[in-house]
Amino acid sequence: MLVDAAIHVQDLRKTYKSTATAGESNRRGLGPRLAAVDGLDLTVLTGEIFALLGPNGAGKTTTVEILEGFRQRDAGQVSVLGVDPARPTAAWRARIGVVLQSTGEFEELTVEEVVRHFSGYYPNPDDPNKLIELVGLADKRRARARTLSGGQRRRLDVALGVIGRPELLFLDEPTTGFDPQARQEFWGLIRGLAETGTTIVLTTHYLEEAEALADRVGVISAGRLVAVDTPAALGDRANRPATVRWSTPDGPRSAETAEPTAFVTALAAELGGEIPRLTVTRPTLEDVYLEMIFERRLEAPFAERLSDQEGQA
Ligand SMILES: Nc1ncnc2c1ncn2[C@@H]1O[C@H](COP(=O)(O)OP(=O)(O)OP(=O)(O)O)[C@@H](O)[C@H]1O
Repeated sequence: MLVDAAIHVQDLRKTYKSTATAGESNRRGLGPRLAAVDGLDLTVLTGEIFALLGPNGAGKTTTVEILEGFRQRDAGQVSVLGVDPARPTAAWRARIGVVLQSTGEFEELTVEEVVRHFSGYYPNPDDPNKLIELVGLADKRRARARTLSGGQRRRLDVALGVIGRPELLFLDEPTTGFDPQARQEFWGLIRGLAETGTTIVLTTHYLEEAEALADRVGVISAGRLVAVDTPAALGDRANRPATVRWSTPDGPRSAETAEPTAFVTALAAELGGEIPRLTVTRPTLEDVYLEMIFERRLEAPFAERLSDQEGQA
């Protein structure tokens, strides 16, 4: 196992009872099963921010819940902070932070009361007052949880996820529903946590969030990790042809080129100076991600994930 790996996963597998067929044997837990995680390999290094991307139903939540010790796997090797999460101990749990979607359990308590309450669960908690300030809720300290806005609520969720000073933090779609400014602020908060040495695993559907935050991104498709790289290099993005666009009196023009500098220099010489409305772009993270997912869908249709084993859900 890698010494500096916070998470190491090999050939992880998890199936569920398939709802695609509704026969009697399936109602009894027999019959076809859906391979939600289908031979997944993953390494997350200590101290990095790792973003898991993938379409709906790809297996991200199942994987993350197995890593968190909330779900049992069928097969494969898993080590999280050196421990098998299938056999979690209280000491191990205290080293891990999970930012869950709000439970709505503490609606009548104030922000300060909720954070203090959660600090009691950990052997070496952070200072609640300091943390409330860090997540930007200082002026909401005495507000009841039910009165917080969606973004403020998410900040409280993060405070609860990190009050035990976790070495490893799991964030599930942390900024869903945020306005652009709140999202930027929240990213600052996450970067700040990473700077203190916390390893962070986040799942997100926002490609710009992965680009802004992640040291590396992993793409899950049909229960497997199909690509892992830095956001800048994913899908050989940095070496893809650039698209040059400009305007002419006859309308917009564009060209794809592997040598945009030479192309633009030649074009400027041809036009005798300034190139009207010039832009030069490379494929975005979203472009290469969508291409990757589309190709995978063609290669591995959904039906192939049904297996015929028997067993319980
Ligand atoms: N408890 C369950 N019982 C049966 N099937 C399940 C269960 N949980 C998940 N699945 C199925 O397993 C597959 C993977 O689901 P999972 O929630 O892991 O995907 P995901 O990548 O997190 O999706 P999303 O982006 O929509 O959250 C899906 O087809 C889902 O319907």
